[in-house]
Amino acid sequence: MNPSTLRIATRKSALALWQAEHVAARLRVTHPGLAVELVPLSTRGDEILDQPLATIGGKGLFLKELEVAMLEGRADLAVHSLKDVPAQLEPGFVLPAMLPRADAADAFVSNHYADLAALPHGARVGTSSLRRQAQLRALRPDLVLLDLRGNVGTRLAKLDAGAYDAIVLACAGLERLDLAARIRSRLAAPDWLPAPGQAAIAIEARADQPGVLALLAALDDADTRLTVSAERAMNQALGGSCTVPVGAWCMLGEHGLHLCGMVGDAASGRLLHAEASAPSDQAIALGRKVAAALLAQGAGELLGL
Ligand SMILES: NCc1[nH]cc(CCC(=O)O)c1CC(=O)O
Repeated sequence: MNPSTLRIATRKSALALWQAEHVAARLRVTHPGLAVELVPLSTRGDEILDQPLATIGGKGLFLKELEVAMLEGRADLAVHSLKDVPAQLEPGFVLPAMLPRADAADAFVSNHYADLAALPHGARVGTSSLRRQAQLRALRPDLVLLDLRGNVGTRLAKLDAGAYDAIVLACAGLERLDLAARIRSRLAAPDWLPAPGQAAIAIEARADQPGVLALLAALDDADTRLTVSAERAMNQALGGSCTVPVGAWCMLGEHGLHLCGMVGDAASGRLLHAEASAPSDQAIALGRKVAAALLAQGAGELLGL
């Protein structure tokens, strides 16, 4: 029997609520007559803001409370930023839909400087992402990199208060929150790589709920699933940890998939790059191939493998 109501578990940040509302609206349009409700929840990842994510347990912290709500029958699905979803899902859960991807680039945000090159020697840049730190270090070894956590609004407020000369955020998050005017320049592939899955919204649900899965599958975007599958397969083959700087960007063109991958070291700014192409039915193999090329260059040492 198909459910008549779907309850969406979501975090309470403005970005998470926007994404959950977006999915709710898409579900209502796709399935007229279906009732869709939001179940906003607080997660440990949102509550512990004074430490880098890497040291408090990683990305899974943003999912756990939402998964518990699904297991206890308080919600039918959860909406996530795919880049916050670990390469390996908890057993019993699947991602039945990935929505069309937005701009996957990062954004250079500053009140005084137009881009990275315009920053004066020794400028202070805020980001707690090891991937962003490693790429900043590689391009500009002179910068002072400072931790910066919290939701998008909090990070912008800290920039505006003068704690940083610039910060780096995802373009997708700023666009969704109507803050695209804050983007001074884009940090984009192939010179700068986003996180695996960045700018894609993923829907998570219990594998044992076929009625729910059938309703959600209607929102799946096949091209997004292909490209992010290659990125996530690469990440998983490199250990899948978020405590290491890994970047990935996969494009789908007429001739199939092309994946660029990066592993870096935040302290030294050393970056390793690899890329490869494959037919579009070989996304997972492509991800593993680029991971193998990175490991052959010595990525294992940077990753602590
Ligand atoms: N780390 C938090 C997070 N998770 C997803 C996004 C942006 C939206 C997306 O990538 O889909 C952000 C904010 C940011 O990195 O600036």
